[in-house]
Amino acid sequence: MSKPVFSARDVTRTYKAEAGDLTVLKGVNLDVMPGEIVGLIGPSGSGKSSLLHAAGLLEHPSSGEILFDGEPVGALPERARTHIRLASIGFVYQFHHLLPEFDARDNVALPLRIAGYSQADARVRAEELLAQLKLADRMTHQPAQLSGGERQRVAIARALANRPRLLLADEPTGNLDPGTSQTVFEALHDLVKTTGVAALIATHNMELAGHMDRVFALKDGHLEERPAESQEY
Ligand SMILES: Nc1ncnc2c1ncn2[C@@H]1O[C@H](COP(=O)(O)OP(=O)(O)OP(=O)(O)O)[C@@H](O)[C@H]1O
Repeated sequence: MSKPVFSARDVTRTYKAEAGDLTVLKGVNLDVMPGEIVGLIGPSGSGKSSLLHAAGLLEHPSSGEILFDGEPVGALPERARTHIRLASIGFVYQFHHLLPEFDARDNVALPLRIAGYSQADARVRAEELLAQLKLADRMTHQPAQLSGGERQRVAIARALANRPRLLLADEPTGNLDPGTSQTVFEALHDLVKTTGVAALIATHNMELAGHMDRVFALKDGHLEERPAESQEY
């Protein structure tokens, strides 16, 4: 049996504020398995991004533990956490954050160049991924020459370029119309299933959530599993 790529164990997150402390995560437990797409839903302000930031090792939970590949990472030196983040975690956001002066291929190749690939090898890998995302004829287009859905697929290719073990996405289709959202999600779904990356995706899009393997709602700081076809927060 494979083990979870990502686990949260009794994770809490409290923000200190002048108006009083705000606890948004209150004992969250979650495992995401290789090749699994887990949806995270909940109203605005319910703590979805807070959980993704903890999962991405961008922030420490206030208490509890994050495990990566079964190993607790909370006490690791910052350098080791950064290494895991760069080598093993891919991020996709609502806005694509592609570099405007680079074409699609070089945007995807960039993390590979940073990881030490030669330009030729990085481009080959970028072309392979872009082809998988049905963007073979858009390799040399700059972001401004791409549609919103195409840009978001380039952002997904970039997030997966390093072959991460965990993909974290915060409203990856939040900026797109329903038809384009569906296309982008299908591309992401196919890549998760072919690469075996574990995916945790925060979304307000209940239609997309219905296509994920498991869906959890954040409610009053707690995770509640929802039937995937449920249309309710
Ligand atoms: N750095 C911070 N300091 C204080 N409060 C914060 C901080 N970050 C987030 N919060 C608060 O924590 C709550 C949860 O925020 P979070 O961004 O995790 O919610 P979310 O579910 O992702 O919302 P959305 O769907 O709008 O993106 C919000 O009320 C927010 O205002």
